[in-house]
Amino acid sequence: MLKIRTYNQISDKGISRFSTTRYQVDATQNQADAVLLRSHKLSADELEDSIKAVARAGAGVNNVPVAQCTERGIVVFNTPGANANAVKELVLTGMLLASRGILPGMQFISTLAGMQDNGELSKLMETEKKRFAGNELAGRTLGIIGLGAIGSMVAGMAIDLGMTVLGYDPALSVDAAWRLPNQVHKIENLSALVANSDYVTLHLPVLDSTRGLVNADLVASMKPGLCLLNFARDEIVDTAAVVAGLNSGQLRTYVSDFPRYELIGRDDVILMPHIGASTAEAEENCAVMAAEQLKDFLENGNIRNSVNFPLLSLERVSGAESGTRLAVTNKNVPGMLGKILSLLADQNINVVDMINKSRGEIAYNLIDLASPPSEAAVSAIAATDDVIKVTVL
Ligand SMILES: NC(=O)C1=CN([C@@H]2O[C@H](COP(=O)(O)OP(=O)(O)OC[C@H]3O[C@@H](n4cnc5c(N)ncnc54)[C@H](O)[C@@H]3O)[C@@H](O)[C@H]2O)C=CC1
Ligand SMILES: O=C(O)CCC(=O)C(=O)O
Repeated sequence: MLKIRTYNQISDKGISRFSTTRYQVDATQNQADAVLLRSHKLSADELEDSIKAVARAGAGVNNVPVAQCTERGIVVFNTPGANANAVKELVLTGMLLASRGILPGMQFISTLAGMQDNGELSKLMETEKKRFAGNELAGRTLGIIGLGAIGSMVAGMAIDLGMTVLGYDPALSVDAAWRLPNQVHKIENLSALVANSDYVTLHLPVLDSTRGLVNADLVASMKPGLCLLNFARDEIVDTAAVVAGLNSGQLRTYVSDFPRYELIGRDDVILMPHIGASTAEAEENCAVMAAEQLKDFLENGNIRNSVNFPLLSLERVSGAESGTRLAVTNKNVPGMLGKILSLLADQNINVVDMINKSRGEIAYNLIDLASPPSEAAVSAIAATDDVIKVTVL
């Protein structure tokens, strides 16, 4: 039996991908083969030696100790794009709430509970509605910081709404560039993007290089009266700089999925309880994608959408030769493959297929063998200097 320990509420659509004859999946599993989670802040102490993979049903992996996982040969997966549409729709909601008198108008109406004359009520609406007028999004400029799965969808939506879109992403992948609508104006300089935008939305990961990206200097460069939307992560924004920007009028509104106590109760701040990905559809998409990736890894050693291991896949040989597969993780240093193969040759074990790829300091190999390796052969490989993990599949 393969064991998967879950944290958080993971959609049943994902959990049901694991057959009950082969997997035990729930929050109580100890000595598990893998961990499946959403936003639980995982500490390295929670990763027993049996763990081979951590799957994040979501995009951000800042709640996973990725560096320690890499050192220990634990593959970390995420589910890029699976919740992007949910976030995109909430960005639109945020822009509309920040631009029209929806929230104060609703609050005003709730003070009228008890009025019993609809004629009076209608008259009151017509005299008071001027207090809740706003502006349209069409014709305004949206600056997008981070043009990946979410940023590109937000860009397409804003273009459809008649907005001009400026985009900034110094790390844009080739795939992401292909997905981007060609009307997006690529801006190389962050200050220029914020100086020319009416709305700026953040869609980048929190990394050492992006922590505090929105700081006092960037707020000072913003077009006065700008609306900032943060559906990325709180650490990317310096809260004190935002408060100062709101107080000075440099910022008109701050919309955030990450409440901070300094921001609660302000009329110029709209806070949501980290619900960017909280739709039934996104939760299902993420859970299914995470489950499929985890299964393919635990059963075949294949890796899709990892943030610390290379993308790698090897078809299983069918029929009598289906044999045994070894998954070997080692430090990315010269001569490792030769050492592993010669240990197998010493045991008279024939290799029928193999693949090897590296990423940063890690190399990962799938080696299909014509006959099962002895325990001694597996132990000899595991004991080789710079080998990190060996799994027989
Ligand atoms: N509020 C919520 O519930 C959710 C929040 N998120 C957050 O949104 C982030 C983005 O998600 P996706 O678009 O799915 O990820 P993604 O990986 O598809 O896109 C991120 C983009 O940010 C870019 N980037 C990296 N460093 C940058 C920098 N210094 N300046 C500008 N761009 C930079 C990357 O090149 C990439 O194109 C996630 O990392 C997560 O923190 C994601 C999903 C739900
Ligand atoms: O699982 C969630 O609701 C968190 C979504 C999120 O922040 C992410 O995918 O990065």
